[in-house]
Amino acid sequence: MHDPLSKLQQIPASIAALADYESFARERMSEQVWAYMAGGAADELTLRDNCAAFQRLRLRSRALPDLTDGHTRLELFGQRFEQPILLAPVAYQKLVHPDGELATVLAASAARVGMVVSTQASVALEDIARQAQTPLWFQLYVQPDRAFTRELVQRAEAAGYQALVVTVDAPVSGLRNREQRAGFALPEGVEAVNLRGMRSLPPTTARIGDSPLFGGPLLAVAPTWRELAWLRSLTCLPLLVKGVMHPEDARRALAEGIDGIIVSNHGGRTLDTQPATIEVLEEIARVVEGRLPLLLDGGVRRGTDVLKALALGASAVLVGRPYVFALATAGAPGVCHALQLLRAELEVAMALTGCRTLADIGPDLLWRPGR
Ligand SMILES: Cc1cc2nc3c(=O)[nH]c(=O)nc-3n(C[C@H](O)[C@H](O)[C@H](O)COP(=O)(O)O)c2cc1C
Ligand SMILES: CC(C)CC(=O)C(=O)O
Repeated sequence: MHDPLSKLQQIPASIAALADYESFARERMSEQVWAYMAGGAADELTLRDNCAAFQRLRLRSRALPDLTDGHTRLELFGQRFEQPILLAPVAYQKLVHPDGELATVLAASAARVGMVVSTQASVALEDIARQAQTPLWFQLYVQPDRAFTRELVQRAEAAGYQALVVTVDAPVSGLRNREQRAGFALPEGVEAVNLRGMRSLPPTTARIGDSPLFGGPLLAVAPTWRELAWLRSLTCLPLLVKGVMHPEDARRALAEGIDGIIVSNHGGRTLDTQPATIEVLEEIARVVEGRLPLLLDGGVRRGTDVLKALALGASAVLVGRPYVFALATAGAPGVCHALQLLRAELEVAMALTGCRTLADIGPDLLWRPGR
């Protein structure tokens, strides 16, 4: 029988690296969806910098290392991972594949990679959890309706999610000029199903001459550190903050009893002209001093990028767009393949820099001119 998904599920033979998925994905998406998935905020300087900054860093190889019994295993919050790579939360995956997040979790399970599920997933968080055979973390956008937010946390706990990742870098949406120009809007059939039934915010009734943001209803309900303390009291799950770019925010997270920090600029989708995440990592790692897991996302495209992030103080990294492009191109097998590519690249990079395990990775791997 003809399988309508068979075309989607074939991995093109020419794909040798994550970036190769991009052009195939683009062919399979409308201009609008491409603008949403691939785009960033404003002039997309940060979007581009996230990748460019990794490319600027140089590694130093080591000769004749003994790599017997090497591996890439690690433990985070008592959970075991085969590799220091997780899937970042990405909303609305049904935009690129009919099974959306269900295909992704299948791939994450096959590749034994942790997955962070977005509040704004297009599949119910419980349905994703039922398919999972890998650690799942739930990404939380604190909603204006706090009672609904509490229920979301309770639903995630009940469904077996093993950590709560609170996104702290988007109290207001970034300026998505590329999306605006393309006229992106969610098509029928794709929605934030986890938010069904929530009371919605009263629409802004700004008149010409009024302040577009300040004094309006949106900021009055935007989350602050107070909500973090509230969430801390609400759940026993490990609590991570995602979107830290300033060392003072890392200090505050430590003081608030947060369990993990994700250095992220939201893949360049919130405030444009921020530095690349890899450029601020070292400064934040100096504040954290290894007291809690420090993760990073933004621009990770190669195993050497994973290695560089770990060398500068990350415990693990997350990838966003690359797996969405693989999902669009070849469904669950594509995502699994992309994860295998990244892991293989990491292992090669570790071997060539003389690292038997993740514990061997340190700042000495990086070549710095003049040192
Ligand atoms: C299409 C898209 C949707 C995203 N949705 C979310 C989301 O729902 N919640 C969130 O915290 N981050 C979201 N992000 C940000 C990612 O979690 C991550 O920070 C970013 O994609 C990492 O950069 P990379 O795409 O260069 O790997 C989204 C990113 C993209 C590209
Ligand atoms: C629905 C959006 C708020 C999801 C998101 O974080 C993004 O598109 O970057």
